[in-house]
Amino acid sequence: IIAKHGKLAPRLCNKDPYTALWLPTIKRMYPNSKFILMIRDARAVIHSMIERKVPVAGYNTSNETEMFSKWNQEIRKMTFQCNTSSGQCIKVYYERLIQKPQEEIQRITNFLDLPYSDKMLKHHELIGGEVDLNDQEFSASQVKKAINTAVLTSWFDCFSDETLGQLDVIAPFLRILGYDTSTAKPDYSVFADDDFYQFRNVYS
Ligand SMILES: Nc1ncnc2c1ncn2[C@@H]1O[C@H](COP(=O)(O)OS(=O)(=O)O)[C@@H](OP(=O)(O)O)[C@H]1O
Repeated sequence: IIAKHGKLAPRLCNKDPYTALWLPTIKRMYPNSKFILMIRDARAVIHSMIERKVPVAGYNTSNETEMFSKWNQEIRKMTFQCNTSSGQCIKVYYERLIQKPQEEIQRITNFLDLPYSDKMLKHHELIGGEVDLNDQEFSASQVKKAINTAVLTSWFDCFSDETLGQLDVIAPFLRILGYDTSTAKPDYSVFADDDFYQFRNVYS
């Protein structure tokens, strides 16, 4: 998969959530590999798959409840794989990344042992030059924009009260990961708090 993503390079990167299900195998093949598990509110993830018609294996977009339940199954396995890859995997919360981009990108570069550059905050200005985008990526049109918080709440008012009301049962990992499931309009500013990492539990 990685071979056909681009030219040979000192560091090979692969952006695909399902990579997280194969960590033991990839770690055996590439002992120096590092992993970033990107976590996002399942309500936004599922809204995104439905709205943008992104085909993701195993998700039936005509059944929301089934999608939440599938997300729960997958994220549970991914979190387990990340937690048992001591030193080789970090979790990055989308809601924090876009609200505190500098802090989070520095956290990522520290983890990767790479130098931080302010240019990383301005990737959109470098597209076509230092940054090469693959237009076949589903998200290429959004990645062209500056880091922004516009889509944080795009899922608001898109799910039925019935679906939202049963999330703790069908997708309990959402709450375990620190998302407020008690309201249809959660306040994401808590993800930008300075003490955010102090209150993450073993799963999150
Ligand atoms: N620059 C910038 N700032 C803020 N947010 C951004 C940015 N670039 C991408 N995005 C959002 O990331 C979502 C796409 O994620 P993925 O690339 O993992 O999805 S996919 O590969 O297209 O399935 C997608 O979320 P949704 O809009 O909810 O679908 C994008 O809006």
